[in-house]
Amino acid sequence: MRYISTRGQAPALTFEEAMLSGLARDGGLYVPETIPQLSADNIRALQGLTYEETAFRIMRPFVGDGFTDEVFADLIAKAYAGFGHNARAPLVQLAPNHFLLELFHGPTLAFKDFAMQIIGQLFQEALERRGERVTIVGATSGDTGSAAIEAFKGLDNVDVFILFPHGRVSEVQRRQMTTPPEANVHALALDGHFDDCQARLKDMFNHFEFRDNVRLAGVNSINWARVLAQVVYYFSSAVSLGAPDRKVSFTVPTGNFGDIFAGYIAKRMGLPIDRLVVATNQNDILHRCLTGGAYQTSQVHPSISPSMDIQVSSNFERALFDAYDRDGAAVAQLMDELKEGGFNVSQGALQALREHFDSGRVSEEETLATIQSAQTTMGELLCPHSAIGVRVAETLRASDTPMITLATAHPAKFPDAVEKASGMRPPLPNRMADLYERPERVTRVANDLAALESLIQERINK
Ligand SMILES: Cc1ncc(COP(=O)(O)O)c(C=O)c1O
Ligand SMILES: N[C@@H](CCOP(=O)(O)O)C(=O)O
Repeated sequence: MRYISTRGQAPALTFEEAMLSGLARDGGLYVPETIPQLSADNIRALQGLTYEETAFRIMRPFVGDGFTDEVFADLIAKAYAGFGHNARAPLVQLAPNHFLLELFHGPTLAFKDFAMQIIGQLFQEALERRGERVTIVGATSGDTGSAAIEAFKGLDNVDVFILFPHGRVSEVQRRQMTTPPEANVHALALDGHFDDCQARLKDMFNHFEFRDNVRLAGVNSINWARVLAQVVYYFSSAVSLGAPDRKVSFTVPTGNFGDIFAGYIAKRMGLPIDRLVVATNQNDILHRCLTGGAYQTSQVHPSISPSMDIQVSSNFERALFDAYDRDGAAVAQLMDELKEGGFNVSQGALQALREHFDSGRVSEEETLATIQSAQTTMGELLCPHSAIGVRVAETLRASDTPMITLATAHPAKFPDAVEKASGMRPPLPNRMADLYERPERVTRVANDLAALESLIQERINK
C-alpha cells in the first residue's frame, strides 16, 4: 500500500514513512493510493469480535509489511488495554433508532485516545527498529494535546511539544497538558487561537531546514495513521447494529474533519453508511461550505465547545481531493486561495461531497439546552461537543435508519459548561482526582514561527 499527497507533488510513501513524516513535503496530506474493500461477508464476520480483533482486521490492509501480523496484533492489544470500558467504544441507546457511541473511555477522556494510543505504540516500535528519534509537534484545541502527551510521555526517542491557544481550552484540558512531569513533554500556550497553532505547525513542516534538523513528526490528524485508527469504531458500532445487512448513519461533532473523514473511509471500504452528518458549533465554516459551496474563513468565536473552535479544517482537503477526482493541482490551487481567505467549491465537487455529507450548526443556547434535555429525558450527561452532535442528529435523522452520534469527550473535561446546563458537576475519574493539585509546567509563547523554532531547537539540544 502506497500513500500519495493530496497536492500531487510529493513522493509516494509507505504507511510507516507516511506515519513518521506527517505532512507531505508539498504541503499536502497523505491518503492511500487505493482504498481496500471489505465484502459483505468480511463485514459480517466482524460480528462478535473484540474491539482489538476488529481493529486488526480493519487496519491491517493499510499498514503494509513494516509490521508483522504478530507485532501489529500485540501493539493493538497494548494500545487499548488501558481503556476504562471492556467494549472500548460502547453504544448507548438514546431514543428509538438513535444511539450514542461513547468514545471517552480512554486515558485522557476523549476520542483522540483511540488513535493516539496505537500511534504511540507504532512510533515506538518503528523508531526503535530504525534507531531514530523524532521531535513531535502538535497543535491542539484541547484534546489532541493531552492524548499525544499521554501516548508519548517518558519515551527516550521522542520529544513532544504541544501548542495550545492560551486561555481558550478548559481548565481540565489545560491541566492534562501542563501537569505531566516527564522531561520530554513541553506544553506551549500560544497567544492566538487554534488555527494559529495549526498554521505555525504547518509552517514548521514547510520549513525544510528546521523540519529535517529536528526530525519533525506530527500526530495531528494531518497524519494518516490518526484517521486510520478512527475508522475502526465506525465498523464496530455499525456491525453491532446489524451492518452489513442494515444501513446506519453517523452524526459527528466536527472541527478539523478528521473524525468524520474516518467515517467516509469506512464507507469507501464498503460499510453501508447512509449519511455522514457534520455537526458544528458557531464556528461553522464546514456547514456554510456544504450548504452554500463557499469555504470562507472568518473570525474564530470562542465557545463552550472549545475543541471545535476551528475555522481552517485540515482534513477537508482530503475530502476535496476525492471530490475533485484526485486532481492534486486543483487542490493545491484551492489551498493557495485559502491563504487569501477562501474559495468556492465547484458545482461538481459540491455535488460529490453532498452524496456523502449533510451538516448542521448548533448555537451556544441550543448546546446548553441539549445537555439539559439529554440529562433529564435520556439520562445521559453529555459534553458540549457531543451535545452538538445529538442536537443535529435529532434534527436531521431519518426515522427508518439508525443514527449513531459520536460522543467525543467525557463531560468531566468541561465541568463548567455541563454544570451551567444541567446543574450537575461531573467528577473526574479517581485516577485523575488530584488533577487540580498537581503543579503546572507551561511556557507562554508568541504566535511567531522563528521564536517557536528556536525554542524547540534549544529545548531538544539540552
Ligand atoms: C471533543 C471533541 N469533539 C470533536 C472534535 C472534532 O473532531 P475533528 O477535529 O476530528 O473534526 C474534537 C477535536 O478534534 C474534539 O476534541
Ligand atoms: N479538536 C482537536 C483539534 C486538533 O485536531 P486533530 O484531530 O487534527 O489533532 C484538539 O482537541 O486538539
